[in-house]
Amino acid sequence: MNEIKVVVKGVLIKNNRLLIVQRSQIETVGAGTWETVGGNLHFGESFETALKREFSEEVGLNITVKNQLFSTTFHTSKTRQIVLLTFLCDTKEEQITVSDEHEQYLWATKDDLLTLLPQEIIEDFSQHNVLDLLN
Ligand SMILES: Nc1nc2c([nH]c(=O)n2[C@H]2C[C@H](O)[C@@H](COP(=O)(O)OP(=O)(O)OP(=O)(O)O)O2)c(=O)[nH]1
Repeated sequence: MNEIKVVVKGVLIKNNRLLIVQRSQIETVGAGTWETVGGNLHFGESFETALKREFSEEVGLNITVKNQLFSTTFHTSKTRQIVLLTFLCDTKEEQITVSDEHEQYLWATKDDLLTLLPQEIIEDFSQHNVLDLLN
């Protein structure tokens, strides 16, 4: 059965660094890869509600959701398509607690992002000027 999934992701920047998280080594898909915080839109949720919930679950942060930066769509298998929307986010909080879903977090510099992120995320970030938000 074909499946289409909506994913919301956040670009959270503090002190010129962008928050990324590394998928747990025991994940079945993409173990150990780095990504932005976020996940599945649940039925009935707004983008904002979903992203706030994901930040709270994944890194223990209360955030505010600002403007949308870009959207994209891709397949993770022949029958599974993702529609991914990325929003600029903000927080006043400092304390991060990663959930079991992730191994660790990093406040990444532009160089860190270019070294650690998968090519498809770097391409999306470059194409939509996300890296320009960092000096
Ligand atoms: N093309 C692209 N992919 C991205 C970006 N940011 C980002 O996290 N991804 C990837 C990493 C993940 O493989 C994928 C979906 O994220 P996800 O958190 O829903 O992961 P998942 O498929 O394991 O979801 P789940 O089964 O755990 O619910 O999106 C981006 O900006 N562009």
